[in-house]
Amino acid sequence: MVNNGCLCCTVRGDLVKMLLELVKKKRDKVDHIVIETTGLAKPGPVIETFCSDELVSRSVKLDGVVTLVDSKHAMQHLNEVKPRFVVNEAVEQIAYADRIIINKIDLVSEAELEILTKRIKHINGMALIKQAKYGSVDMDFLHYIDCLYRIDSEVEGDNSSCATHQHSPGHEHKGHHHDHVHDSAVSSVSIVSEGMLDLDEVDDWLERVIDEKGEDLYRMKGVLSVTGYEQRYVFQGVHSILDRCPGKAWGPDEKRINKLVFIGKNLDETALKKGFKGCLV
Ligand SMILES: Nc1nc2c(ncn2[C@@H]2O[C@H](COP(=O)(O)OP(=O)(O)OP(=O)(O)O)[C@@H](O)[C@H]2O)c(=O)[nH]1
Repeated sequence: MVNNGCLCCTVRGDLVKMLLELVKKKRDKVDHIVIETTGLAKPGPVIETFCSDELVSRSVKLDGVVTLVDSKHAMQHLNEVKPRFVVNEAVEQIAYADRIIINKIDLVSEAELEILTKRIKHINGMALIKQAKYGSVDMDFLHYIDCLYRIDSEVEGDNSSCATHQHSPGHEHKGHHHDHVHDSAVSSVSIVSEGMLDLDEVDDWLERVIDEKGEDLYRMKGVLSVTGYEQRYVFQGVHSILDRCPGKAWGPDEKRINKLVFIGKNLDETALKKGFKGCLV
């Protein structure tokens, strides 16, 4: 238990200490470490710990982020309107996830479940989703997620069903002004496209995206087909942290398809797609 069980940015130091202690004392006895946060935790700082702390990133690797959704009460929390600059934790926890378990499905109707699933996919078009009763899911769904180096097939080319409804903070609604942020501004943009990319252009573009949108960019991931490379080029990022490396080689008969997902606040889909196109050879 880390400081009253609350695991957020203020106790990140404790998390680092605990992880390093585990590694030191039980290195050969531990396969996985499961970190369960409280319902109000911010996932960003926890994820960043694995990328930004040098000692931690040398010893342990983040496999993935799993979010358990209470289908009976989730909508109510997702719809909560927060004061300006206060994030909606429920929205954030869905946005950062690699796997989402929609639990307690016995307590809602098919129609409610469908609406909730749609809402979740709108926020996060990257995560794999499973429905459950009493949290019962196959362990394979939760193990070896390998979130840094894999992008899952859920990424679809046409995300028109996720048409973004975005407002700027403190926006106007038909003549009245209100001082809050709709977290429907959190959404995902996915790009699935054939074509070879120029590596220098890709690197420049991603740096630019981070410079301009880093704070609002919760997660991004991509598997790219780059000219001159037999291997996939894989990138993943959390806010302004960006990790890039070569991935698995493309098969001889495999279609080299680029897949990218950006999840964040007030994303400009048109600009992201234009930026990507600018990297095509
Ligand atoms: N009907 C139904 N009840 C469930 C299901 N999953 C959990 N529960 C019940 O819901 C109650 C609260 O459990 P959870 O919502 O899982 O509690 P929690 O928020 O994870 O609890 P903490 O982690 O201790 O904070 C318990 O009585 C569970 O038995 C489900 O799929 N269906």
